[in-house]
Amino acid sequence: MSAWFGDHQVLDRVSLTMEAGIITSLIGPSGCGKSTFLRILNRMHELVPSASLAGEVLLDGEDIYDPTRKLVEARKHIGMVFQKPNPFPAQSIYDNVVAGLKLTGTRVSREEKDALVESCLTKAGLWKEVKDRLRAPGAGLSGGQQQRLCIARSLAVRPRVLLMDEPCSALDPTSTRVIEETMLELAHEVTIVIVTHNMQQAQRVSQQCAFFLAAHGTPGAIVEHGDTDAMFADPIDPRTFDYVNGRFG
Ligand SMILES: Nc1ncnc2c1ncn2[C@@H]1O[C@H](COP(=O)(O)OP(=O)(O)OP(=O)(O)O)[C@@H](O)[C@H]1O
Repeated sequence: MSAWFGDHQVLDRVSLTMEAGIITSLIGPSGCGKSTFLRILNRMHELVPSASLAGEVLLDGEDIYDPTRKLVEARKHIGMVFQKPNPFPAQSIYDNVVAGLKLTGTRVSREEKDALVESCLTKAGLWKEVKDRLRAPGAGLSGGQQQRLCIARSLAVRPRVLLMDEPCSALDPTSTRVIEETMLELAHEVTIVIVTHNMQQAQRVSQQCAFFLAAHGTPGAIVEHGDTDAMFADPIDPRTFDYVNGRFG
């Protein structure tokens, strides 16, 4: 993928395979294009009026940018969780979880909805805490609970991929730990790609890792990618070594 905002190129021929059933983390200093890359993966980049891109995003061999494919299809298969939890504040916890069904035109019975709400909240590690107040507004939850509600909302449309853009950066260490446990449990059924500035988090949760860098005045590119343990213990590129050891960024 290459990407631009107007005539400012922010990614240059970035190519990465994010394997099914595992967690891949994207690391690198601020401004190197990690979030842009993530947004390209579920067609959010094109929402910015000046944005353009070149390349392909293949999900099981099919390009999500194929003009014959609908935008809503890509979003359904590839969910996203953002830095700041963004539940619909006035909607109930229950309605937040099923909000995506309407958007994707999925019709389900009341019983199916109830079962879906329970299973998604359980997978997101929130069911026990909210099962007795499903009709209370989403805004009444703590930040960490709201983030897990957003994960449950993403799961309700049964995505194959879940993109997470610094999902714990607004959370305390306890909530962060709960989200990380949730991610590790979910990874068996949904492929997860996470952008994180937290090197310990990248090591704790991800099996694969990609290091992005935008050298002075040049667009972002991947310096090195591969097995997370190897990249932290014995990186090939000296710039990766410096970054993972906190020498810059
Ligand atoms: N909406 C936008 N309009 C114009 N330029 C943008 C826009 N969003 C991002 N950029 C630019 O694209 C480049 C990459 O930004 P991006 O947010 O992808 O980096 P990042 O690695 O995710 O940074 P951070 O770690 O700080 O979130 C930066 O130079 C940024 O200023």
